[in-house]
Amino acid sequence: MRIEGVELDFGSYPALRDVSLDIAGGELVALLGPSGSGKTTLLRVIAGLNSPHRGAVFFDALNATSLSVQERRVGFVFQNYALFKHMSVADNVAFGLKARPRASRPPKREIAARVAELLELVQLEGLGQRYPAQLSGGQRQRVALARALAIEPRVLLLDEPFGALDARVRKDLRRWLREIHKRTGLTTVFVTHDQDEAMELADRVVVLNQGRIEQAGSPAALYDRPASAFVLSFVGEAVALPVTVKQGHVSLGGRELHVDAHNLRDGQARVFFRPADIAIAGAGPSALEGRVEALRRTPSGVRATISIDGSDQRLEIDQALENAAEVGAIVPLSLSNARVFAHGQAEYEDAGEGI
Ligand SMILES: Nc1ncnc2c1ncn2[C@@H]1O[C@H](COP(=O)(O)OP(=O)(O)OP(=O)(O)O)[C@@H](O)[C@H]1O
Repeated sequence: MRIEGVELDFGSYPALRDVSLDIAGGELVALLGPSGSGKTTLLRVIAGLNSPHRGAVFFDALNATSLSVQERRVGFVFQNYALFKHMSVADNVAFGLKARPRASRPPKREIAARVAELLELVQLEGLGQRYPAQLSGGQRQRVALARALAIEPRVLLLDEPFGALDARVRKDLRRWLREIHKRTGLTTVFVTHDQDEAMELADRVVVLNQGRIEQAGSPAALYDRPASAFVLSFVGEAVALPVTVKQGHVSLGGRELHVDAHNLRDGQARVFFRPADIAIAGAGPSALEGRVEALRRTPSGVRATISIDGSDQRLEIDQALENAAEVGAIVPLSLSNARVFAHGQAEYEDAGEGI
């Protein structure tokens, strides 16, 4: 599947801006981003529920941009995708097949066999004669998935399918969805704002921000090589400290940090790192210093609150019990895997900024 230069405005509000994405056959892709970033809109464009103002959607060589939902043969499941209340589970699952025009409708026997097969796949065998009201939330979503699969869709689209369920059921369903994906081999795109869900499930994660793709990559690539300050701060906790860049040299409060900044212009920037990537250093040269402001015992050691010299940031760093520094001590700090991004680049607002 290929999405090419898709733009979509709601009135004057651009919900999708120049979105292009290739999805390989059989891939399991997550659309991840904060509320309002355009995830659902992009999914609806793929389904044919929204028409883009510019750009195109291809299924292999087929330009599907002007095809209807039915013609596209997509299966979708939404967060609260209401099942037909007055229909049994089996009839719900069979719906897409029974609704086909006579010429392409499978015979009754075949439909019944397919329904039984699907109920087994979603582990609801024997529950075909129940009604939706007699099922749990998780079971209902599994029926919705079986219904989406019944039409043998080209792609499966899931919009926060487990969003309304409690944490434990969600976890079980995630594992189960991965299993179903393995068994069916269907190209699957799912929307989530939960980064753990995206990282745990997907082969590839597409990070959206304000209608644009910030980065599309494997979970490892997003963690290890974030393309922007936004991605870094959205997929995991990050600390940001203001720095100055001059001729490729980065300094924090007058001390030089050994961080790559060759592609940055002179001026203000920010250095980002994960909380686990700063430590109290042993002997030897160190770029950063901090002052121990407070100490607190933890089950396995001591957690020190450190104010970083040259910034007004405070961080918590865990230390081993036997070599914990004292309150008031000035300690050298070592920093690894730090990345510098230009000031003013969008950053995820809720990101951790120290303590
Ligand atoms: N039918 C509509 N009319 C007007 N604006 C809309 C419509 N649907 C979505 N929008 C706007 O488009 C933007 C993208 O919405 P979308 O639902 O795609 O975001 P999302 O990333 O799925 O968010 P969430 O996680 O909250 O569901 C939002 O600012 C939203 O307010």
